[in-house]
Amino acid sequence: GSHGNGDFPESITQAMIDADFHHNDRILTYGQSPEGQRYSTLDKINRDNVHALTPAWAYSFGGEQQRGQESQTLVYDGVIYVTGSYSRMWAVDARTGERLWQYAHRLPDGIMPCCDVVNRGMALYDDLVIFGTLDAQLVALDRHTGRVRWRDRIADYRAGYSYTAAPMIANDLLITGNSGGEFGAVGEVQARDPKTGDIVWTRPVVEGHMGTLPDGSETMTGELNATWEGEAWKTGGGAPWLGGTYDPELNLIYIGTGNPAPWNAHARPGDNLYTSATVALDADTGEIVWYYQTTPNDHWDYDGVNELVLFDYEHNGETVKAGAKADRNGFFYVMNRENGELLLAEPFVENITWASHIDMETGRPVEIEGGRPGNPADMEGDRGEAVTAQPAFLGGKNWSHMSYSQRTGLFYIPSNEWEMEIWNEPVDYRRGAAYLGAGFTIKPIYDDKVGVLRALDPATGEIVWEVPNRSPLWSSVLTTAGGLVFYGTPEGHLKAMCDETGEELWSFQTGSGIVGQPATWEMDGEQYISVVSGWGGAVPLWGGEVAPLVRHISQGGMLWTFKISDLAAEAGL
Ligand SMILES: O=C(O)c1cc(C(=O)O)c2c(n1)C(=O)C(=O)c1cc(C(=O)O)[nH]c1-2
Ligand SMILES: [Ca+2]
Repeated sequence: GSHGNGDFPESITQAMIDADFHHNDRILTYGQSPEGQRYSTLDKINRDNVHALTPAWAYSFGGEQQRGQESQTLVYDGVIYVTGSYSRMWAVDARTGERLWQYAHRLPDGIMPCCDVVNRGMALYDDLVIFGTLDAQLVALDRHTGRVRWRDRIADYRAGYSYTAAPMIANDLLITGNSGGEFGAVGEVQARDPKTGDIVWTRPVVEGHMGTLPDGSETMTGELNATWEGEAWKTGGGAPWLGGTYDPELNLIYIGTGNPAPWNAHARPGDNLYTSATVALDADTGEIVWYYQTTPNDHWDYDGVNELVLFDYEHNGETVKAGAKADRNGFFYVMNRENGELLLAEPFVENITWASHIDMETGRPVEIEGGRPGNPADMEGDRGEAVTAQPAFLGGKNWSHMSYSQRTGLFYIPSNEWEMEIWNEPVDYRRGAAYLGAGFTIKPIYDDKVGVLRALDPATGEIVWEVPNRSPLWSSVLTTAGGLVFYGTPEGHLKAMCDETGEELWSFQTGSGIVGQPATWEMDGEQYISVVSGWGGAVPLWGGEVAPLVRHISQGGMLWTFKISDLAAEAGL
């Protein structure tokens, strides 16, 4: 049956995906547009009436499996699509909250996700809804019935590969990365025909590996042993585990690449391209058009997967097609998205111990002496000299996405202030085993805060306002033309703040920690906000001395949907 009002064509096209930002009655893309701004022009919910925001309904994922719920909803034709922990997906009636269908992937024993059994979302294309699973498979379902239409393997989970990201549709291709950087998995971007799952091109993002072009021929990524010594590139990490953004006009796909493996950088001298970087890929061929490496020879698991948010940037009197990235390493970068030229690099956290600044001429970080953990080979016993480093390896910002408001011109960053003790140990690669060569403990710096929501001006890098949070922020941010900034907290609150001042205007307790992603759309003349609640992700597993701060938080698995209450609407508020 149809849930729409007749305005919705049957199949979803690339043109509709590219224009997602301009249609408020749907959410077809992860990030609310291919540019990933997480900004909506909707203003029916605004600073004047947000106090009357009320649950319209809530849907429980149910089952015995809970853990981290990191998904962003998609909405089309009166149906909400959402994924959950343990590789599950649901279609829910957007008006009533009733389930239309569900899909639970049968996971083998022995999957190896590093950082909880999470999933961040799906892609819509044609009459399909497509997502990736923790055993590194892709599943395409008929979006009307939930029946499997095709399935394919991204990589072998027994070698430590997994998949947690939302796939992306670009250039009529299904674009995926992979996870597994903590296991020596090799990062690769793959492009498929979304209707069949057939591979069109592949592009490993670690130098020395071979990728395939659409005509079936192969080319090498980079130049063998240019920035890696010996054989380390073979198990070199660089997993693009967060997906990307897309500029349809330039036909470029932007993807962040993860940490090099192992964490112990003494085992892999050189810059280790293209790990801990942003790469721009030609969407026709997958070839790397440009790259910008934020952390050369990454020694701190700063990873580099953070999203490049595409926006128009006023620079030296010109409007530049730019992209911005708040990297786990603590720096906020603005770059020209046509060629990767660096335009701004400023810290967005309070204290960075590994680099003093970014050299604007070379684009390279200027490292602080003594910032790297010592070499175990220099010590008796197994342990190299430890260093205390800021940010901690979970980052100045982890995967949860920032938002760019076209209304204020500011970025809103879910950041964290924490430090770590980190040291290196000798390490050998073993297929399917953790490949770190490092020991570490994350520690809080302040008694009263780890998380800080920050509004940052990309013209100067200045922080315009900030709001602290007791525990680490792990939810994405959404901004709207209603002058609002939405984000969630591990303490369970979905909050709406004033985008100019950071004043809290509304808050709702969802019953479990929020590590999900608020999203908004319009239906039957009303604006809706949805978010999943369900505590988990990397913090409880890897948080060291910060984990006790969040130990009391209840697990969950609930899709909440809000609108302005009927009473308030009737009263004309
Ligand atoms: O290198 C990788 O392959 C990889 C994958 C993932 C993942 O897929 O979730 C995370 C990380 N690294 C990681 O370093 C990290 O901090 C992290 C946090 C989370 C999460 O969902 O909370 N995932 C991941
Ligand atoms: Ca990692």
